[in-house]
Amino acid sequence: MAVFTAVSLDDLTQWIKQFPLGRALALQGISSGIDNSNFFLTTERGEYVLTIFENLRFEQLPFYVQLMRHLAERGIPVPAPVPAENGELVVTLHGKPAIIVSRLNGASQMDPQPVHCAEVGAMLARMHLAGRDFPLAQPNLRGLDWITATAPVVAPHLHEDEAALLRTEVAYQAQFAAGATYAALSRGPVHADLFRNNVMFEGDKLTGCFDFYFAGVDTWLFDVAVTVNDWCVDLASGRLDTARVRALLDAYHAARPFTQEEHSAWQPMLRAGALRFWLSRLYDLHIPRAAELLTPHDPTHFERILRERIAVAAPELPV
Ligand SMILES: Nc1ncnc2c1ncn2[C@@H]1O[C@H](COP(=O)(O)OP(=O)(O)O)[C@@H](O)[C@H]1O
Ligand SMILES: N[C@@H](CCOP(=O)(O)O)C(=O)O
Repeated sequence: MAVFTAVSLDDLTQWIKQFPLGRALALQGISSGIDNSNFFLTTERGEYVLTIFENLRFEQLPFYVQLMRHLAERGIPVPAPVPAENGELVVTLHGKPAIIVSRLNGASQMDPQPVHCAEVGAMLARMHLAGRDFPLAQPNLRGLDWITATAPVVAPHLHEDEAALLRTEVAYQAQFAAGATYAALSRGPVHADLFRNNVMFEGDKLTGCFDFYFAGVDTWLFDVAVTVNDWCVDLASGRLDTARVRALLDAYHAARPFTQEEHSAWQPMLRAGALRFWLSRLYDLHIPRAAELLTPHDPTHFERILRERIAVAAPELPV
């Protein structure tokens, strides 16, 4: 279970009093996350999620937490942070930053069909538009700077063909990011990790998305690429499923039309999205952190996707 910091109901008896939530009635560790310690928390007021941040520093948190509040206030279905009585959204628990957010209804859709991809595409476009007037700025902390710094740390653990692919792709992305097409892409706050496991559905209707702790300011197209690489992929081969891609992109485009520069940048961005998650998975596998129990995600999945995006032209963006 990926609970890095153990918390008991007793620990919350006094602590919870700083929130207008009544008494804490039940607390259950959540096993599926890989970055933070998460708990389902039942209080006298309802159902919430308690997150203890293991890697993010206190001063980095306002961006994520204020972004969730900003988006929730604009009707995007994301967890709303619960302020403490003193107005603070982030408080200390066991010496680490912690937050309570509303619990979303529904369940992940791990076998998405075009109808689900359309819901995700429409919501992503609305989220990008709703973030335009968000006043805080923080770069994507898993962006090119992180990739460039992390690739040499991971490379010694790889077979030569993998290390060569990593080197070549980092160089390709650095060159692309230095060009005029990249500079012209629309930017703003992006989720940057909108995978199947971070979106809730009730039936075919999307009820919300969560896990904003990789969010940052980056190109909107990068966010679309990350999302397509997960929602529209054939898991066995890494190939894109055209029907799902079309559904997601058309729904996005209907709410926020793609620009000419985005058409040119689409394939490089799909590669960038694959590289980012291949590298983070390699890092988690080869340079693991202490946890009570942690199952790293499989890096070869994204290596396959990256090789596929290099070799095969993706369906084009809608015009
Ligand atoms: N606001 C929420 N509402 C409902 N479930 C949530 C919420 N936040 C997190 N979860 C549950 O907790 C799990 C882990 O959360 P996640 O944010 O993905 O963790 P991590 O940041 O550690 O990767 C999710 O898969 C989901 O089941
Ligand atoms: N989505 C990433 C890892 C981040 O985990 P999450 O549980 O916070 O989404 C991956 O699949 O590598």
